[in-house]
Amino acid sequence: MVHQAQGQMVQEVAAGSLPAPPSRYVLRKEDRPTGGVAAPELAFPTVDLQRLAEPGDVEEAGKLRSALESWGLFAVTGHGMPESLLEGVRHAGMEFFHLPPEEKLRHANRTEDGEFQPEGYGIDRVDTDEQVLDWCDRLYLTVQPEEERRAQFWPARPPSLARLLHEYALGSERVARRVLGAMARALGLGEGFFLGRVGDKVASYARFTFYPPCPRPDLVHGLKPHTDNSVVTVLLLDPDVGGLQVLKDGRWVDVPVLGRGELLVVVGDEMEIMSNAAFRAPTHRVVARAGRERMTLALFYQPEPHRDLVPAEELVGEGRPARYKKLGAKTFADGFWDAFALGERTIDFLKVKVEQEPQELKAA
Ligand SMILES: O=C(O)CCC(=O)C(=O)O
Ligand SMILES: [Fe+2]
Repeated sequence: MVHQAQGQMVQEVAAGSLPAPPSRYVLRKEDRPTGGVAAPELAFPTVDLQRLAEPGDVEEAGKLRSALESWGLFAVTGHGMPESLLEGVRHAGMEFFHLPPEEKLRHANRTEDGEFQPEGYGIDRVDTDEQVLDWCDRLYLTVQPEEERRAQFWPARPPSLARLLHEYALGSERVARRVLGAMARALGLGEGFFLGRVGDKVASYARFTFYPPCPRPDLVHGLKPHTDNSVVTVLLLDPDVGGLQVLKDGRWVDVPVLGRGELLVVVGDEMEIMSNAAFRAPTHRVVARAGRERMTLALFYQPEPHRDLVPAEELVGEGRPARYKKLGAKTFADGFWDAFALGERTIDFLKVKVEQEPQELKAA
């Protein structure tokens, strides 16, 4: 049975102009967000994908390696998508969230019997009374394989949204593929190494997230701390309003508002497993904002569901034991939803880490 809180959109709560968020959204004192450190002083990494594609460009490859090692996410330029397309899909997404509730609920992430399922429009899954809810509404869609798109969840309004998302997804997939190629090269593996493990029929999911203005951003999470359920995620941020933070060396750091033509690439859990932790998925969260709404669009790339997730043999050896157990890509992807509702990492929730002997821990 669906939890009764599942039917309440944050946008409607926010429209009530309450002086403070209802208790369902209010975090325990120790979990409340504190101010992040501004990233510019730490030189936020940017990688030019066009330069990265040139095998001789050692400097750009070095930038990628250092971004992966010290941040786990980075801005990308040179991705070939026109700014007008990014602007267009962002605009269409925002228009969707501004439609009347009854229009959006045609694509609700609940069946007529009230059962929750992840695809469609609504809030994230609510399992218990204790779960503190995030200050955001979502629209979640299967994008690839194309034959698995479920038309009933794709908004009919604005009429341009479906076409723009399709077009944007084509460009975003090229970004993901180029990044996966470069990540393999960065480890001394062949360009096609991770792409081969993901398979030809990569799975991708789009998630539009809308953060309404919040009367007390200090009390809530826009989006709770998590790592992504992906090999890599391509994120189109809001060009005007920040809020994303990444946990870096134990501190929350603000991801800057990027240029209008830039995208953000985030390493996900599946890459952490496949690379045997050579690349780690960064923990990130979103801080809510007073007085400003914000919308982002994430595309999550996952391996074909029948594939195994396992540390690459090439990255396991003397002094570098396998850190993760083998499991099915579908089992892992499905486990994400259970873990996320509890605020846990899928890797921990599904007990994917190999217990290490004390001497191995010392060497690691
Ligand atoms: O909205 C953002 O800035 C981040 C969204 C995100 O991390 C996610 O959807 O996984
Ligand atoms: Fe994320």
